[in-house]
Amino acid sequence: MDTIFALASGSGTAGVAVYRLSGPAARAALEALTGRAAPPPRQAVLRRLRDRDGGEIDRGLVLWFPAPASFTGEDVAELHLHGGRAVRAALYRALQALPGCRPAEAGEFTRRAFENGLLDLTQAEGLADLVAAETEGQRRQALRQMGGALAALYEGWRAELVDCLALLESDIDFTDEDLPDDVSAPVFGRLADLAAAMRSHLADGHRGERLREGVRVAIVGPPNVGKSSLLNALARREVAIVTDIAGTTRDVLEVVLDLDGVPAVVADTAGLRCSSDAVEQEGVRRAMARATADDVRLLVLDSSALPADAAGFRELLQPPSIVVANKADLAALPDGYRFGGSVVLPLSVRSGEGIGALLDRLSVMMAECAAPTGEAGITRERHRHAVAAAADALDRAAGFAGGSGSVALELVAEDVRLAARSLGTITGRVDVEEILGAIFSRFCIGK
Ligand SMILES: Nc1nc2c(ncn2[C@@H]2O[C@H](COP(=O)(O)OP(=O)(O)OP(=O)(O)O)[C@@H](O)[C@H]2O)c(=O)[nH]1
Ligand SMILES: [K+]
Ligand SMILES: [Mg+2]
Repeated sequence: MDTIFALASGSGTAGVAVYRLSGPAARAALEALTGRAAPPPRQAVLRRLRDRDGGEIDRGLVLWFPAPASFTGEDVAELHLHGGRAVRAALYRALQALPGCRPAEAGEFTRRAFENGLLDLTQAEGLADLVAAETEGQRRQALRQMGGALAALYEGWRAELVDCLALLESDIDFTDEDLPDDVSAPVFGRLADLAAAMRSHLADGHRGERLREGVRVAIVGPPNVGKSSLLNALARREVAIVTDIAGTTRDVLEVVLDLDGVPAVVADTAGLRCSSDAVEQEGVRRAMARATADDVRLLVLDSSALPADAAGFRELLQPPSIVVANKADLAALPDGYRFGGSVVLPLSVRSGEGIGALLDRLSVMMAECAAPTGEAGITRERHRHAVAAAADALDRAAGFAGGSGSVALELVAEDVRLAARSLGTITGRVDVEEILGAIFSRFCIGK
């Protein structure tokens, strides 16, 4: 087993940079660098670090975490040196010259922690999410997952399935002796309860995934109504080009907003109209694609040029959607004005009127789409896929449960086994070698 090392803190110029070494040669490496015995476990001590030729690298705090009480479960050393590229380069040169030491690959520390049983795959993913979290909601969700909330849920279900399986198997052994039904019947009830729990866990409106990835909001509407102006106002910077020429925007432009802890990926799109310009046609095609695919539609109209009716706006009004009438500084909305059945918010990007009300409305919508529920929720397609596969297997098992004799019971047992296996792939309790690379390679180096 190699001993791996990496910068664990952010790269670039900083007061302090933290380096981590993990593996069987960590202690020897620490002692070679400092020229002294490793300090007592988990105590920071000041040491001078030198390379093989005695050249000083830097002076800093070093810590020693003997296995198994470390992040990876292996021998780990931590070096707190001065931040900066030259220090890092000198340290890496010295470490690479030591036997058995090499730079870590992305996610390798966490992978070793997983392989040593210190965390399961959902906790490892939670850790990656916490490092990447940009909003309060994301941070809380990641912390909960890292704390093992999802692992506990899935492992609990899996344990229940394994228990049912044991009962079914004992029943299979006795079927020929005509003992069965009394043992199997309660098992079928438990399996049905589990399948129902999985279905309700799946019917979460994709909240966790949305919170992790951002709720997608498409700003759409006719040309020249002020869509790009609105994007710039929301972003508080000049992201999009604004002119008085209809058809200015062609490409889809995105900004990420933090709306009460939920990230919103807000996209400005081309004004929708028939055009003979091939570039604009492509822009309109992309705008419609976003209007259809995104989580929320923000339809912008022009108060001074309201459409005669909402016919032709059906796709843009698909709920959840918000309708605003911009340029309120030019024309007031008729009393009680509604568009396609929707309440219309008056807005003026120019004067700022209505921006606050729009942000409030968006925040409410974000909370409906993605705010954390306080329960352990699915945060990745990987989880969703496996839970759905488990629920499908249990539904199949329920179909066989009506049959009689050992053959039917064997079919039930096989599906229960598949369901348990599927849940096991989420936490990594069953053999998942093929998915490990995909999961850990997305980590940053030093994690
Ligand atoms: N009076 C007034 N003019 C506005 C307001 N918002 C935007 N405008 C003007 O409306 C014109 C069009 O603005 P854009 O933001 O480019 O409109 P758009 O919907 O992105 O236009 P396309 O990308 O061409 O579809 C510009 O001249 C803006 O300055 C507003 O609240 N009041
Ligand atoms: K324009
Ligand atoms: Mg525009």
